[in-house]
Amino acid sequence: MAPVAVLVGAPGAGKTTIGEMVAELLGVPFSDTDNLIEATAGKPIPEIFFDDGEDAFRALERTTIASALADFDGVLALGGGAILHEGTRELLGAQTVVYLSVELSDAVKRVGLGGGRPLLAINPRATLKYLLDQRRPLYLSVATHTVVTDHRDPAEIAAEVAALLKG
Ligand SMILES: Nc1ncnc2c1ncn2[C@@H]1O[C@H](COP(=O)(O)OP(=O)(O)OP(=O)(O)O)[C@@H](O)[C@H]1O
Ligand SMILES: O=C(O)C1=C[C@@H](O)[C@@H](O)[C@H](O)C1
Ligand SMILES: [Mg+2]
Repeated sequence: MAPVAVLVGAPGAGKTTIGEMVAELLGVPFSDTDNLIEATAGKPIPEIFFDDGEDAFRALERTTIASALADFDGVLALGGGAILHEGTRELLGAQTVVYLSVELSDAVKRVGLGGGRPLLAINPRATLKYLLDQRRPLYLSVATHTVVTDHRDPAEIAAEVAALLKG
């Protein structure tokens, strides 16, 4: 078993929103590794960052993704920073990976004041600019498909992703 597709992209790209819609269009389950990590750790992501630090979070994220790639056959959304870990990028090598791209202006609007995202808790606009610049090449390096989300309605984006996966 392997996921029908793995969704990657920055915070606010719409991985969760679009992923749920794509799964419904394809009639398959949806899962989000942020939720799987919280279930495994027994605490919310901000608490994992606070108690254990980002490196520990990324290691837990990698093992969670490895299990999901082996066991789950629906649409799988990854956390926005999962691709920072080289081991996680390697795991994605054999997968269908859809990069939902978003640029700063739309990402800022969608993320607002950061809500529950520990890395965006302070100065979300500047932090998002840094994250986008740092991560863009990494998203592209794992992607088999790229779908632009700026100025587009979620239903339209989900339909494009579903068509790509069917085609
Ligand atoms: N194409 C879009 N147009 C307008 N709003 C959107 C679009 N996609 C997502 N949103 C909104 O942006 C917010 C963030 O979306 P979502 O949680 O799906 O992003 P994400 O990529 O899963 O982020 P994270 O990496 O933090 O989990 C939500 O409020 C969602 O409704
Ligand atoms: O962009 C990031 O580094 C993160 C995004 C979220 O999905 C969570 O995985 C966590 O808040 C870290
Ligand atoms: Mg999400």
